[in-house]
Amino acid sequence: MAFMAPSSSSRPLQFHEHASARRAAPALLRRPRSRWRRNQLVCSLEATNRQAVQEERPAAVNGVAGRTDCYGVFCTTYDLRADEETKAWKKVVSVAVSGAAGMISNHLLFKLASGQVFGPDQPIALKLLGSSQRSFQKLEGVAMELEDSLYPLLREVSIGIDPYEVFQDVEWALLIGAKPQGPGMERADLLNINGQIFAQQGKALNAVASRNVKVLVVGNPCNTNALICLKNAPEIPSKNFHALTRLDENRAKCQLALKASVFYDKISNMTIWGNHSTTQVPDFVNARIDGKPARQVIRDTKWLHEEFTKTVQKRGGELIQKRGRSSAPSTAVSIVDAIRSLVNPTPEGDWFSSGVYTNGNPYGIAEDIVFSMPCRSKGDGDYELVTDVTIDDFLWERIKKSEAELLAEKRCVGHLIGEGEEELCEVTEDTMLPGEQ
Ligand SMILES: NC(=O)C1=CN([C@@H]2O[C@H](COP(=O)(O)OP(=O)(O)OC[C@H]3O[C@@H](n4cnc5c(N)ncnc54)[C@H](OP(=O)(O)O)[C@@H]3O)[C@@H](O)[C@H]2O)C=CC1
Ligand SMILES: O=C([O-])CC(=O)C(=O)O
Repeated sequence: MAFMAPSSSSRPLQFHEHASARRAAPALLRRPRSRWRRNQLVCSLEATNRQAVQEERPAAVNGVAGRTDCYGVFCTTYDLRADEETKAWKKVVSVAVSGAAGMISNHLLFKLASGQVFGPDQPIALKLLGSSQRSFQKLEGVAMELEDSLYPLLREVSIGIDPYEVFQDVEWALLIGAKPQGPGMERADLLNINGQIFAQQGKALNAVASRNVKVLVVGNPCNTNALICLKNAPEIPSKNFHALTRLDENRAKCQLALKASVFYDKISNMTIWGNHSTTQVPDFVNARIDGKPARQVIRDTKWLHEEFTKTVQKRGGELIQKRGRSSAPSTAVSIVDAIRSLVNPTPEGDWFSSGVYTNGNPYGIAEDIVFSMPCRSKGDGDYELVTDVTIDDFLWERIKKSEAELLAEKRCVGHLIGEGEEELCEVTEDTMLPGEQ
């Protein structure tokens, strides 16, 4: 049954606390909740709304149809007299966000709800995933802030800690939640702990998400987490999985703009190759400044080879040293950019970077890993790899190093992707997040 989008002044929002979240410390893997119950809730809202329209008065029903699982304004419906206006609106897009009580989400959720990401005529349902009973209260706080923001496009907010419930039918999954690398924690431990999260979430997406769900992995180490996720979701096209390297692209653009004394919007064709780590390769060979090859504008080859590359690779770490925590607002902005690049056509001649599955890549990069490469999109959520790029010896040597690093990470998580044992893990010293130094 379709959900009728109401007008901006009358929002029958739903706020579901997934029932499982109220029970004490539930097992994370649980049978998916039946769709019937959700449909029943939607139906009851629609029935109430129709009645309100007929009687030409605000319905303002609290605890719709005896529901006990809604919260504040999300339980309340108002009249739908401006129903006509909403006929032009699109079908609600359903977006899951994990780590929804974390710092990045703190910025991102409000951009999503405001229409900045999917557009001003695109209603949205947000499904917020936390990791434990403890974080559930924080998610309630997040939902309260969303509620107080009165976003006309925000149609539904659900919170829960079971990915099999939260991911039900989602069309986008923004996987941000991950454990930070604690003091004394080995890289292999981080890969294992976070890898387990992404294996479980991959399985859940496979079981209950839309068959064409687009997945953006942000939680680190994001390339390998994305690989784990896609390997655990065999029924979803591998091409639909991305690891976020857009923050690195934005950082690289900023550095070129500073050096060339131009505004950022003059920088185009910026590729980040490889891993979201200190082996990533920001590509000044193909980048353009005001339409010209970057090397024609910036003649300082030593700067390009040494300083530019190192600055971008280590930008995250420098920021952590100064701020005392990893980038959150700029990461949220880069997530917005990454999604917008997939739902809007790429400007003619330009491209964007994303960590994507390497099978069938035209560059000779090892298959079966997630590697940042240049992409173009028609705006349909899909992308194609760009073929007209030059890879010189400088780039290739570094691309191979990042590739070797990702292959080593992959060996560490063999047990999570059905390919071997954990003991094979031998990560190199180079394997560091941008935030580690
Ligand atoms: N790719 C990139 O460019 C960047 C990636 N990152 C990475 O993004 C991740 C998040 O960063 P940030 O928001 O600052 O971190 P925070 O520590 O602020 O938030 C992380 C959130 O994840 C939650 N979480 C942990 N495990 C799970 C799980 N299994 N399912 C759902 N939620 C979970 C935590 O909640 P709880 O209280 O429940 O544990 C917490 O709210 C980190 O891995 C970071 O390294 C950061 C910057 C850039
Ligand atoms: O290491 C981190 O969590 C931060 C990070 O990825 C970045 O700033 O690029």
